Amino acid sequence: MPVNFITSNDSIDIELPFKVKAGPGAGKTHWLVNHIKKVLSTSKRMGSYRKIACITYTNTAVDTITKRLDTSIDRVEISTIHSFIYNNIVRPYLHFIASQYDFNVKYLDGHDEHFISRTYVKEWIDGHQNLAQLRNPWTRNQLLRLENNYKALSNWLYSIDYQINGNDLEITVDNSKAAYDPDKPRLSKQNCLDILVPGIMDYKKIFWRKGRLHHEDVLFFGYQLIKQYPFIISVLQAKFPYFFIDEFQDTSPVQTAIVRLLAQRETVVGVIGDKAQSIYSFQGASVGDFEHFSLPGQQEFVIQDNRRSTNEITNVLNYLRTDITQNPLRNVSGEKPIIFVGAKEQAYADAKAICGAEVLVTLSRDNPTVNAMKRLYNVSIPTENLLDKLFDKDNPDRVKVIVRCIKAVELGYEKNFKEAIKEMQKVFVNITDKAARRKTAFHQLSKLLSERSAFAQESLYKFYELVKANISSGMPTLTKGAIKQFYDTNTYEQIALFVDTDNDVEECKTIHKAKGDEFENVLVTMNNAQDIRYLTSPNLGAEEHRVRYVGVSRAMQRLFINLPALTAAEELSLSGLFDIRR
Ligand SMILES: Nc1ncnc2c1ncn2[C@@H]1O[C@H](COP(=O)(O)OP(=O)(O)OP(=O)(O)O)[C@@H](O)[C@H]1O
Repeated sequence: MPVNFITSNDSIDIELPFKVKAGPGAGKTHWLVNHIKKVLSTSKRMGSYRKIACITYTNTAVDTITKRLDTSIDRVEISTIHSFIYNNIVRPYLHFIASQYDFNVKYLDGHDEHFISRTYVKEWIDGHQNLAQLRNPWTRNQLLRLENNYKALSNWLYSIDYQINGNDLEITVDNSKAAYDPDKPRLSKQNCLDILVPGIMDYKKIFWRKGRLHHEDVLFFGYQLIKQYPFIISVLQAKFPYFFIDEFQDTSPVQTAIVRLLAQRETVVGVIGDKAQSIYSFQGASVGDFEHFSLPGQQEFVIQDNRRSTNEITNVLNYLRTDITQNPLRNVSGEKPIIFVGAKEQAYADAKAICGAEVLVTLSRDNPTVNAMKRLYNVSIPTENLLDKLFDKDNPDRVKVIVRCIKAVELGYEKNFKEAIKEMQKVFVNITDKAARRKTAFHQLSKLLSERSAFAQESLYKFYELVKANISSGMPTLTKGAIKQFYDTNTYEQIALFVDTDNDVEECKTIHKAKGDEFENVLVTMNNAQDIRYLTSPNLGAEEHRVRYVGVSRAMQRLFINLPALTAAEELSLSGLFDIRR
């Protein structure tokens, strides 16, 4: 297919399907907004009531496009694919197929996260068609009552998903997830999982009978409805003569299948994306879907510019990527990007000093690192999730109190005192008088916060002793065994890294959350010595490399990268692009 090179100011024929490919900061979203405006002002097919559908991947992106479109929004339906399918297919038509799936549409009210409840799992096992085949060591009681089995079963049920197979959409479940610890497969395939699999749809029906729709169920029912009732497609085509999808590289095969069905006949479909920014494979996105997506008559365009970053930052992006060389259209010469070698807190302080009064945003791969940056811990990030380990090993009554106290202290440390007191009150539910409970929570939280610097880098056991002595004397005592060793060998802060406060701090984000956004000054954190490979051996065919590329490409003016260590040879190889500071 011939490729046409355009800039983000160019316009194209509005009646032909298109694919626009471009790197970060090329102006894809800018171009899309202009294209929508052009359709609105020149199309002869919009009439008085028809709308343009504009799909993007995250709610943040929906807000960005809504803001940029400004006054034209009543003629454009801007939404995520899930919202679009829910509002236009599932909500109006689910009653057509509700009885096939035992769905109680009377209680249908949006879509939600998948959560597992012991009551539902028990109801499912007790009504399972193969219940009688469950034998020792996987009997009903062994599955439900032995904690590790139950956890493995829950993790397995969490892995329920839908996959396209030919023209069908199948319900699937991942047997490798039937484990309470990722390294310890628990439930046996032959004697347990194979027996349970035929009842998977019945498990979903327990939710559906209560009108509960999981996010991925939206795609499942959307797909079933348009397959069984093709007139729905005609209705959508009549309503939406234009259907555009931004960030198409993050679209899953189920979504692509639905889009293909829509693209038949009168709806003009256009997709925009960047294969090097595909970072959602864990949610089913497949990078090949964007590369291979093709419709009859589709025109293909490439934007080779970068309108976001300085020349020096664009040079780094061009070094990391081989398929597109971006032209730095702003043509602004800035400071050479800096690699700070050493501790994260020091890198942050040094970068902050360079930025002066300007905002510095730190972008990290995972939540524990975001927590470390938010709270400026002086601690290295453990590679395994210590909180999961604690929940696995510890007495449930003790761990609940300890983790609530940690969360309350960290919320207070992040200066969100309202939520901190709320969290602390959960430890004192036995105080029935509300005012007294609040007062006690306030008093104990203040005490813990004032002592935080003394226990933060001490063992978790020290913190346990403090909580036991002052806050929860009834908590199970801890004296010996593997769990005591765990409390002795890990510090409070090492554990607290994994306790999320759900307290969004604009300046510290995960790279995934920052996608589509841009910031004047960016510090990308890289935790391990081997992370240097993202710079010395870039390979955007691998998702982890793409994640770092997305992080680096958010910077407009200044880019900083933190690495824990760097050899002399590595320093030499990077010194052309970066200023290296130790
Ligand atoms: N034609 C243009 N004129 C002026 N500014 C532009 C133009 N196109 C893009 N920009 C600006 O360049 C920056 C990057 O544009 P945009 O966010 O649309 O890029 P993108 O390709 O969607 O980026 P990414 O894929 O990295 O999210 C934005 O600040 C945008 O306002």
